[in-house]
Amino acid sequence: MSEREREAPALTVSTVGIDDPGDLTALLPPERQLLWLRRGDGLAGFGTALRWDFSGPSRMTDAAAAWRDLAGRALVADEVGLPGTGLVAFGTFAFAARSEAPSVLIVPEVVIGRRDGRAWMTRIGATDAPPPAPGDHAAAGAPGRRAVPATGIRFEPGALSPDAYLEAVSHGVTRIRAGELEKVVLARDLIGRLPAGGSIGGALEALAAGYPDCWTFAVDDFFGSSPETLVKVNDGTVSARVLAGSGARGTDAASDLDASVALATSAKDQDEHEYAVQSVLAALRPHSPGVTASDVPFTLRLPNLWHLASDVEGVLSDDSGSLDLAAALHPTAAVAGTPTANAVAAIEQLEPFDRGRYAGPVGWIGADGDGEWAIGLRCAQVGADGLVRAFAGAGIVADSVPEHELAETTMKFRPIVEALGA
Ligand SMILES: C=C(O[C@@H]1C=C(C(=O)O)C=C[C@H]1O)C(=O)O
Repeated sequence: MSEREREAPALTVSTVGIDDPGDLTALLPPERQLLWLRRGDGLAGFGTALRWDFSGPSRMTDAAAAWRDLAGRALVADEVGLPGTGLVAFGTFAFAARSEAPSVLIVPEVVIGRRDGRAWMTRIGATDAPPPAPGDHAAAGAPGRRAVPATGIRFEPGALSPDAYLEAVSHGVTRIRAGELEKVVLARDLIGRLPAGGSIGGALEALAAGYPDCWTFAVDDFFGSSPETLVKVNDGTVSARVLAGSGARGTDAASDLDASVALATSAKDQDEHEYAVQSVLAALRPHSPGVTASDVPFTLRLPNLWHLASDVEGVLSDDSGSLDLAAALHPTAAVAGTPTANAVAAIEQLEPFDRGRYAGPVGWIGADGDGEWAIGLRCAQVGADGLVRAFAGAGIVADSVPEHELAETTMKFRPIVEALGA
């Protein structure tokens, strides 16, 4: 047993049904928000019953093992029995093994959840500590050091300026044409600053309202609205939504339709997409031999972009949990490239910054290992000093045009820039 497991208390957990709590984002405390939300359903967490930090190449498998142990010792009374009821942890994991950003699992003291018209409250505590009283959830986050709504924030280039990004993409294309790799996803960063006492609460509400089909998330001050499901495990089944290939929205109905048709028929985007789908299928096959993706990708319409998308589904043949599968899948070709090792090495050389949790798994896990994990995209990290760093990238292949890729990153920054800038 590791030191961490020896130290972990046995948790008592109780879930009861409650009346519909309304908009989950409106319940969140002004800081340390824990949120996982799509189309109004999801989980909001309050307070911290337990927080574990992980790092290095085994950060996800370490977390999966520690979680199994903790969940196995928890005393759970769950009257509702839906995905997300009972014991849950929120998690966010760094993209790179060498990242300085901590990867974390956080078990809240209180969870308010809603799914398919049913709502619940879960209370979680150490067996030797009194459980938080019902109704405490709104105050369970540390009270309001960050109560000022963060609005009007202006972003400026971070470690990689737009010009430097163009150059990095050109280098990427040169390497691909030289046969070093087939695809590399290159990102750039923007930085802004929260006002003193600034809270991202309003930005979370704006993201959830503006991007209802995306996973709006917040874990350990890493937040955003991701359209891409890395992996979902529910009752012996596994699913994922792979995105790769992007295009601008049109300015009217006709040009918007043209844009979607152009994306759906673009050989460059089809190739890029196929790399990403194949990498997901290959990673899942050992755990789900019959896993399949639809034959033809569909176009997914978001307010800021069109994406080529494929849904992947399978039945699990082993007892892998969602975090085990996130570990097996990460990093996919959608956010690293192909072949993976060459792409990760190229990213280290061409991006002069630590991605932190950007492009890493973010989501939640339940006691039985079921859970939902998105890829941390369209996102930003708030630092202790109030510095906000947003990230966006694009998949580079042999015939990528640097200016187009730069424009694509600008569109991918829109959710964050607009949510904090309004
Ligand atoms: C890398 C990002 O997005 C990824 C890259 C895409 C692309 O290159 O077309 C599309 C969706 C995501 O898989 C990002 O949003 O930062």
